[in-house]
Amino acid sequence: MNTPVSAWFDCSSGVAGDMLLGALLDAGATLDTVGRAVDAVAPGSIRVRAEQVRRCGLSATQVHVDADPGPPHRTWHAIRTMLARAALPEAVRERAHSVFLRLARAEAAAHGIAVDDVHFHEVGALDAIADVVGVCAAVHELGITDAAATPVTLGSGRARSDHGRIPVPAPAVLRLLTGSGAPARSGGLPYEMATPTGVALLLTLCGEWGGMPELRLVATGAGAGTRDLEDVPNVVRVVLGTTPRADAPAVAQAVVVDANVDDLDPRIWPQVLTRLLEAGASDAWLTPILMKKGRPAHMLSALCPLPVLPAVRETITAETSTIGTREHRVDKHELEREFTTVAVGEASVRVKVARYRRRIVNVQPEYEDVVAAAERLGIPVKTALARSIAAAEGAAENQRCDSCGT
Ligand SMILES: O=C([S-])c1cc(C(=O)S)c[n+]([C@@H]2O[C@H](COP(=O)(O)O)[C@@H](O)[C@H]2O)c1
Ligand code: NI
Repeated sequence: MNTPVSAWFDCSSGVAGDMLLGALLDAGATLDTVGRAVDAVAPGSIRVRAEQVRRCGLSATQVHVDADPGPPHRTWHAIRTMLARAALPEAVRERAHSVFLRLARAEAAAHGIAVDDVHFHEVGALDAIADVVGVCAAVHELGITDAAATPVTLGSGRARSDHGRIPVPAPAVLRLLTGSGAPARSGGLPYEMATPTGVALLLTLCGEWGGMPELRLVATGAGAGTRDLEDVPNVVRVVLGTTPRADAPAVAQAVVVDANVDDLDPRIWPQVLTRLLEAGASDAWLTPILMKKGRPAHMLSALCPLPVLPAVRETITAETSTIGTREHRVDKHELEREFTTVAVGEASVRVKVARYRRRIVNVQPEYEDVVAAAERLGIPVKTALARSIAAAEGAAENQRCDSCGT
């Protein structure tokens, strides 16, 4: 595993999805990686370009997205499906999913509808998919494991949208920020400085808010917004660096969030675990415990990367009856892993391949794909599983590792 990299975003001039993507490209992420990830989600429909521009005399990268005309609306379900089907590194898929889930929840709250009834308009268009997936791919490529940001400048006035000339801060932006712990301010300028997509990305990536933390700088970049304002450079800046601690061990920092619960209807637990995974937790589980007064209860635990900690806290608070959590930082030793797909008869099965020191040590077909293959082929699940493992082991030996090239 490479040295973990910390990022700090300067959003004192606002934030938008394309500005974040521009900043990460300016700091060293490649258009090739971004383009491939975006193409995996919406094949053949989006092209991402980068242009070097000036904002108030400062050099910055502006991102342009050329997208084929798509359907005017995309449901949250449609976007979820596009992400689920895409051949993406798992971390990129999970993070992009969390961003869109946040947007869906904010839209649902702003319009007073159920999350599953949300139809994205501007934010579901292909350029927003490019921004979200592009940023998540760039973060992955740069090896960013944790991020912080300044308070977000929101702007004021009115902005054009499918709902007419909506007030700034946009309703979805206010919903996104509510309860997130992220500080925000108007900043006084009469423009929309922070868009829903930009804020959703920032909240998903960042676990800390404030001035630049102590870092050994390795790169910096600036991403341009569309307008060139008179007094303020309309850019998001990113600073990448390592911390003294991160330089030493080849491990990732993560947090385990625990809560003891004795009064939740037990039928709800499976949904709680699902929601935590959707929020970006890498794992979520229950341990049966005996609590005070001899009450049978459960300890809920969620393991999560630092950037998704606020979303995980929020999910535990919203979905369970707990009135508090315990959190402890842990070192996470993670094997390199990637997905490949094997054919089992007419069906396709995704397979997770894990390596230790570049040697394949585990090959595991995705169980849901195995069940789907069994149904499609009309064979027992145990037979589909055996055939998937055999196909996967055969393929694994010939497979190239995407991340290390061996
Ligand atoms: O598309 C919808 S439903 C939409 C909702 C809202 C709400 O606040 S509700 C706001 N907007 C505006 O559309 C653009 C999209 O910006 P992104 O960068 O997030 O794609 C922006 O001006 C929003 O304020 C759209
Ligand atoms: Ni809306």
